[in-house]
Amino acid sequence: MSVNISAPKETIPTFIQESWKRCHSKGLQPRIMDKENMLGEFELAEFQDQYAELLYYSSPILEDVYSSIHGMESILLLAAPEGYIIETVGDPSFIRHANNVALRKGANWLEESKGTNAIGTAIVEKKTVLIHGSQHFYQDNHFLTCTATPIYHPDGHLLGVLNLSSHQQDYHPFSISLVQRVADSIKQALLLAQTQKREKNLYFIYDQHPDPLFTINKEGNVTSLNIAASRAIGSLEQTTTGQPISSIISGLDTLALIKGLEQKVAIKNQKFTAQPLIKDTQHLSYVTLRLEKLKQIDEQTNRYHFSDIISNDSQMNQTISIAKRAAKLDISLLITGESGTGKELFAQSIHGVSLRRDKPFIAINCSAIPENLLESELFGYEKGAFTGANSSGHKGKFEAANGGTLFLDEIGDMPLTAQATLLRVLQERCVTRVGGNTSRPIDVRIIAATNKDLQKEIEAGQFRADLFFRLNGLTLKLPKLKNRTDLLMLAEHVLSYLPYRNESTELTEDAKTFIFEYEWPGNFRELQNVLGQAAFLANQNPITKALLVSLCPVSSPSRNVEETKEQEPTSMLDQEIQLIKKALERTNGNISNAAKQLKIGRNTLYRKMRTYKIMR
Ligand SMILES: Nc1ncnc2c1ncn2[C@@H]1O[C@H](COP(=O)(O)OP(=O)(O)OP(=O)(O)O)[C@@H](O)[C@H]1O
Repeated sequence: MSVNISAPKETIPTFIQESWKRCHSKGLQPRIMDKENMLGEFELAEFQDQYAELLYYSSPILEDVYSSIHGMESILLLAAPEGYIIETVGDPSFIRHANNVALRKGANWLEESKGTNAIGTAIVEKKTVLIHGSQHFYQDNHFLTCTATPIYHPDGHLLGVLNLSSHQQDYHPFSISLVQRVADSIKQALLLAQTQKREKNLYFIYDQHPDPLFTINKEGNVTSLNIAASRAIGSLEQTTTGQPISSIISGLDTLALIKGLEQKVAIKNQKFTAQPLIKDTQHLSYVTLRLEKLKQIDEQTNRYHFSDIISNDSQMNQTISIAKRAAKLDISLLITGESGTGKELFAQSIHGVSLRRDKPFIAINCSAIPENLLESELFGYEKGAFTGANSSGHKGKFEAANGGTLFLDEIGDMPLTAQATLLRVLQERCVTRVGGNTSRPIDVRIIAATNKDLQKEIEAGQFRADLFFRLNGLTLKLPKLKNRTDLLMLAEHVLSYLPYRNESTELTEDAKTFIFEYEWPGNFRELQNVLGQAAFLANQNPITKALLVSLCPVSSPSRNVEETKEQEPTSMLDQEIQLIKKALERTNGNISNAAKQLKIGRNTLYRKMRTYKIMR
């Protein structure tokens, strides 16, 4: 950084002369410091709120520096870009002198208010300045020697100004490098925090995105990919980064993509639309590309195989071996189990080894389709069957699955009218499109799944008993994750497949205990999600129980016990501190989310954290 310095007693440097001229032109008079531009207590608090993030990261640095210069009769000041002093640390005896000239919190030290001075002149000059003794415009300030440096964000905006002041006879040449170094540390701390926050947010959006995402550089080589992309191409990030995208996605025209054009591509026989999602428009240094699976139902293929089912649990192993045997028989199957226990995984695996494995596997989630559209989705419709219908008609899932397997997920949520039609189709082995009268023969194996107790639904009149018997050639019951004896092995397995895992990504003992104790209402899917986030947030450190607790959305008995053990707050202040700590714990230190939960502004939260010395 360039510096405007004048060794004391030298002739008056030009930048000081320029500053004096500015002061004169604004009508300031050296003997009369009449502009007391000072914030009131309340205004100062508001101002500090506005710069809470700057204060949060600079306060510990200032305290630290002060501990090594204390006793040197000086004061360190941090001013906001508007020139108001928002933080001070210094020797009490010098602070008293500084107070006499309003060198204290709340005072404005722009040149307009205080004439030529280090803070104000550094803002004008945009560089480090040293203003010594009588170089100050106002006579009252001649006893001071001050060095100030502006702190700039890389995007060019001014973050604040750091200033060191002492008696002019105590001037020391080290003040310039000291101020610059401290300012640099503050800038680095702020930028690091902002980058981490941005990366964390970006990462979550990126990695948790359900569609495959690849980021490529302008040479067309992969720089990163998300979990869905890893799964789609069947290889890990480490082996893919650096490779040309065109060698991974056949048919992809990289140049067209960079220009923003969509195109159809294929990976392992699956067809996708490739679209540029985000790009660095300024430098064209990267493009993030999203692959959206083509929706045509007859192009769906099954993805999972029995080898994808991880198990070391005797009940699960038994179910797997029954499923393998049942796969060869062409009977209907009913798979029951809570959400996320692997019902679809089983259905696809069964299809993959069945006699129908070369034919389509078509899945439909009966609860995800509006009641009035379910029949047309399943059985198709003729042209003009209803308002909004495709003018050329549409074949339904049954026809699309012809020869193969139709997976009816969440069958327990199927409306009774659709149940009646489904039963008829299964009995007659023919399907008639909605609005049509031609009956088309179909040959489909049905695998149905539900997380409901169908017996109870039958008793409640919500499910047809005759349909239940049709579907239930054999029932496969999948255990809840919590009841599985191989939970820890599953957790290790999930961790081992994370693309950003390293050797330190391991579970602490209390994290393992937590995994055993937690309910896992979302079963395997929740385990994958929680561990995926935990491994990332642990940032190459072991995964602790506290981290897992903060990521599990549902309270578990183990956590409730712990919460009740916590000490009751005894004062309003304690209560506030506890609320803040809990919000930070729940949000894993995310200031925006914690502030939202607490219904206060981010800056207020920063200020409170600083006041109560609460770490993120
Ligand atoms: N034993 C297992 N081994 C490996 N992966 C599993 C296992 N069980 C479940 N999964 C994974 O968990 C996720 C959820 O599985 P799946 O979709 O088959 O569950 P589901 O019971 O059909 O859920 P839902 O009822 O919510 O549709 C998938 O990513 C699947 O690969």
